[in-house]
Amino acid sequence: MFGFLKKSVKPEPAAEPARAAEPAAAPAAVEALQDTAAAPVAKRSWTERLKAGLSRTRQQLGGGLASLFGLRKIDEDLLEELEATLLMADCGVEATHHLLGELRKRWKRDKLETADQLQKALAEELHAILAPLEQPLDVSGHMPYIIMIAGVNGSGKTTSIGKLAKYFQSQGKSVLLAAGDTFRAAAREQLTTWGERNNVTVIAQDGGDSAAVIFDAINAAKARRIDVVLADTAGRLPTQLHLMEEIAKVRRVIAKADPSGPHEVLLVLDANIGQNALAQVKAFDSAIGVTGLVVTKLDGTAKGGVIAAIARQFPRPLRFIGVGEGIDDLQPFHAREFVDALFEPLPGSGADGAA
Ligand SMILES: Nc1nc2c(ncn2[C@@H]2O[C@H](COP(=O)(O)OP(=O)(O)OP(=O)(O)O)[C@@H](O)[C@H]2O)c(=O)[nH]1
Repeated sequence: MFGFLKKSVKPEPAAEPARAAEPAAAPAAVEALQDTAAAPVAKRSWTERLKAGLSRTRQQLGGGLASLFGLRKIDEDLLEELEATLLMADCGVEATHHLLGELRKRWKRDKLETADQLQKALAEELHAILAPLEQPLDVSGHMPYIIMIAGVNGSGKTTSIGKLAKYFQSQGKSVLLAAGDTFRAAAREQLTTWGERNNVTVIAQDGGDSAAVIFDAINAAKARRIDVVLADTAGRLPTQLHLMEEIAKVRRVIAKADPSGPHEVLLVLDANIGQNALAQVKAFDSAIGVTGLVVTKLDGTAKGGVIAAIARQFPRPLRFIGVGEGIDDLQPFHAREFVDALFEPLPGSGADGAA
């Protein structure tokens, strides 16, 4: 009876370490951003990459019910197994209880009978939770539109900046990068190298403090009539209070350079960290006022449910999600697309679509 659950607890291959960006890894990160176009495999669409990237979470959440239970009747055992599955996928206690509560109501009200039907209802309820997070970033209101990027070490800030620069360029916007991670020399080099290769201006300084670099970058962007400034900051843990104070200062200095800014404070979260993401959102929010989230590395985890936990417990607009290291692997979050990628039948599974 608990075969599904056993499958859920089967140890995953070791999760990628949270701090993957040691100095030696930085050039590789630049290469990763560069090499997508030259990759030997045929270029897949975003939907295909999203599905492939979410495959672990999908096995956990989506593939399970329909393929393993099929026409099994809904009963309390099944709901208990579903509860465990949602918790394992890091939906968190609050979102899990909410989802279970809604599913119980629908079980009775809509006279659901089989696990397949329950899975469809789950997809709908998950969509209802996630839809409010879908608030694409509109950078048209200010010039320059100043985006401050924050997060813990190795969450994917610097590489996300490269991807975002490409994304905004593809929308016809000019972009300037502020190498505000003055702590890790390799991060500055990573951005500078990337900027040179892609014709994007990077404002960097040897040494100096983060606030000063970003202040200069904003003034340079104003002088050059740049549309978007992406300001990198050094990684830090919420427990490093002096560093949290330092990033609060960076924010204040941005407001000195442009009283209307920063226009967006993006927190980059590594999806592998699961429920820790909530603590990070809270801590960074109280230090710098988080206005949007980027969730990276959804491809490396079975814990994509953390987005549901965030949506229920600490909702912030989820601007972008990342499912790989390639330059196009970071895209705006669309709740429907995300849920479809989790629940649509795997090719050849013969299971019904659920969303
Ligand atoms: N698989 C995968 N890897 C990613 C994704 N986003 C970023 N990475 C990788 O994560 C590693 C760390 O990324 P960085 O951008 O250097 O992280 P950072 O937050 O700037 O790191 P610090 O400067 O140390 O704070 C790099 O190897 C990236 O290629 C993603 O969506 N999927």
